[in-house]
Amino acid sequence: MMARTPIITGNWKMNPGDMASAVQLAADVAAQTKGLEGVEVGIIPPYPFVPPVRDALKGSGITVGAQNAFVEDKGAFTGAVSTTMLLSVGCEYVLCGHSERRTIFKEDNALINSKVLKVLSKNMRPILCIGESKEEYESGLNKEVCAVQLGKNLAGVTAEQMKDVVIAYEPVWAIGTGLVATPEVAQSVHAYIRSWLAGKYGQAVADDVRIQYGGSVTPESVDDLMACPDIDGALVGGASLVADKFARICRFQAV
Ligand SMILES: O=C(CO)COP(=O)(O)O
Repeated sequence: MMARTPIITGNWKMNPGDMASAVQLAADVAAQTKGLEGVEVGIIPPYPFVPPVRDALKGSGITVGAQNAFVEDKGAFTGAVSTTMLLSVGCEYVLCGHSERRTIFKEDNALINSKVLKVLSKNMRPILCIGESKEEYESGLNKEVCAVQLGKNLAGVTAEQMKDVVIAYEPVWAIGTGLVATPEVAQSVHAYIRSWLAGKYGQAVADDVRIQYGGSVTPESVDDLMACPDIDGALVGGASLVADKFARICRFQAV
């Protein structure tokens, strides 16, 4: 097994409110993570801010990604943005299946699967987000829900392609609520996800896939989460909008 390089990414969602603030935030994150080694750090801004954020990060080693993509390359698809366009402005990865896309924008598993395949076909990396709702969690269905999403969202993805896939386990009840999953709960689902991947792709492939945790990650919670053997990174929402919080998360101290 290769050592899995931790990956910390900030999903800015529909924030901050204007380009000047976005550029400032990116520059502050770059300054405050300077010299950090052994961790892949990424920022995922709203579409219009991708090029200026990319420029503000130049030389920092921090990569940029996109929050979504459409499955066609170009044409009459008002409001949509293609993977080709994202590639041309320097995006290295694309979030697929974020719970806000699933619930607010009604994206179903089949569409998310098409997006994963499309992103991979452009040699970009999908960060596939999965996770259960509060009701499903309370009914003890978290692993079953993840299994269904993995099966449907990874349909047609080969073992070879899995080296470019990052999975983000984001329990919906933990997103934006301050209710971070305990390290025990998160680790047990991450271990389950890896065993599911081993069942489909073999243990060697599963051992190399990075699995991020997302949902109310803060400087206070990150160290214990990152100390878990199957937690390989964090997908950070709210705390990624505050440069010193995000930088501290990137400088996690797993013991
Ligand atoms: O949805 C998330 C990241 O994609 C998590 O958001 P919060 O960190 O704000 O809970």
